[in-house]
Amino acid sequence: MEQFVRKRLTFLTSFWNKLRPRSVTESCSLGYLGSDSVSLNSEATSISFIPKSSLCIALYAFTARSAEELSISAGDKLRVLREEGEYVLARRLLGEPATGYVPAAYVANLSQGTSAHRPWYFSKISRNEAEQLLLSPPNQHGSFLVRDSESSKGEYSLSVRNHAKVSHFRICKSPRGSLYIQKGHPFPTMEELLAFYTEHWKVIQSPLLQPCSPATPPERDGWERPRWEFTLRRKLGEGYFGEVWEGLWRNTVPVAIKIIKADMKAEDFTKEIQNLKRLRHEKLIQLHAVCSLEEPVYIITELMRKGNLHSYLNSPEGKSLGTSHLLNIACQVADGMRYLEEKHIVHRDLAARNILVGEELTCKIADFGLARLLKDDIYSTSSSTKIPVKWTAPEAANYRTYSLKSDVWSYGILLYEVFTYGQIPYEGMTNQETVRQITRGYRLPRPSPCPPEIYSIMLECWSGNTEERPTFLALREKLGFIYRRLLSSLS
Ligand SMILES: Nc1ncnc2c1ncn2[C@@H]1O[C@H](COP(=O)(O)OP(=O)(O)OP(=O)(O)O)[C@@H](O)[C@H]1O
Repeated sequence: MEQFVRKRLTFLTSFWNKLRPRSVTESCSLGYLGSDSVSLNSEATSISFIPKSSLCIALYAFTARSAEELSISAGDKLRVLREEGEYVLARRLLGEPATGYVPAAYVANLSQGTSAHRPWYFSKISRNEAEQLLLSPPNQHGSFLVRDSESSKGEYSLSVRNHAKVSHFRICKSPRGSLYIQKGHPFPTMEELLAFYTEHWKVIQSPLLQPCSPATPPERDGWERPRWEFTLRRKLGEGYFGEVWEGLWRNTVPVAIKIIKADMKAEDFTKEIQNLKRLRHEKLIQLHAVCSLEEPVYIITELMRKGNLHSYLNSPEGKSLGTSHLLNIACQVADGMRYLEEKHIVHRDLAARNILVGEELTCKIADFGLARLLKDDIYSTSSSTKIPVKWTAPEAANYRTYSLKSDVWSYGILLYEVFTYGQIPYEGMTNQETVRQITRGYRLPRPSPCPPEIYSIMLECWSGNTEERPTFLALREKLGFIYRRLLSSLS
């Protein structure tokens, strides 16, 4: 019988050890270890260099859901390498060596001891929460927990899953401190009470087979990385959300780090993060990682060494570009925008300042802070977000109705910026004046280095009738054709 209980009901080992101590080495083994466990004693000799505080024991089994996670069995000994929110990065100490993330609630520090011996004790959960937990996977028939009674302070309740329902039993405390479910049948400790009802489960018509597993936190976000992996080297610029720095990931990979200002509203910059997470195209700036568990939040993207297109066009290197280079830039941006068009995403802030330039004139679209998924081809907003009026289509500036066609208008202005090497559009005009003139039919004049063919594309983008504006797909094709023709005429 003792062997049976020791082997099958491992959660009661500490109780059995108290009742019938084993040999010295065995008595050092941890309460909640199965028969295949190794004593801490024998481990201490081989891994004594491991600081005790980072040694943990798995309280429950956990099955990895991604390559980043680590599958563990209850009783596994682990070394916790670091904590990351609801997860810990842990290395298994015995068996096949492996490292990965496991939910923090699934492990207990060995130096704290007690929770490792009482994995069935869930102190602060309500009756409803206990039911929900016991009825959800990985819990099954026979899972049980002991919780603090909601109605009688200082007393407990035993909740047991019996197939598809949960039964609750009040565990009362006598004035002398003993515990009982049935009057006249007291036990000095909870362990002894549980051992009795485990063996005589028919009395409560509910078998106690295994302690309840806690809820599994949502799958770890693969983008989240610890802050210490990043070092800041040089400030590159500053925007609405905060400073942007050139930095290094793990002292090797160059990255750009946007440090979100402390007074920023989370809902504003999380939109940018969400947009970056779901968008992937070679002409869109690529998100590498985020550090969002503590402030300041870091958004880490690929580093574009030549900064934003507006400044680049104004630099000596930018000023030396010829028409074919300018056309090449226009084609790259149209290609990135074609991808957003395909995904029904409106950028809302397309401008040269939001295009980043890398080596060999690589251009990528950035700044997805205002980007939105279009539900009915039009995104309407009443929010008073500062509008970049000179880049904004009249229907968006006047009525806040954004669509891919309003992005096409902005693209026309971006073409103007490119072919003027970064001139401010409508120079000398105020925002108000610009809107007034546009409404009356005024359009920017053709910049002198701009071929008439390109200027007529600009005018199409600025059509007052949104339907008459081209799509990004058409723009990419038209500009690509002109670019290829120009290249072949030069060769
Ligand atoms: N990935 C990057 N690589 C290189 N430089 C960058 C990168 N991201 C941003 N920068 C530089 O930092 C500047 C500030 O960027 P940020 O995106 O914060 O603001 P912005 O687009 O200029 O303005 P806002 O956030 O107000 O729209 C950019 O203009 C650019 O020069």
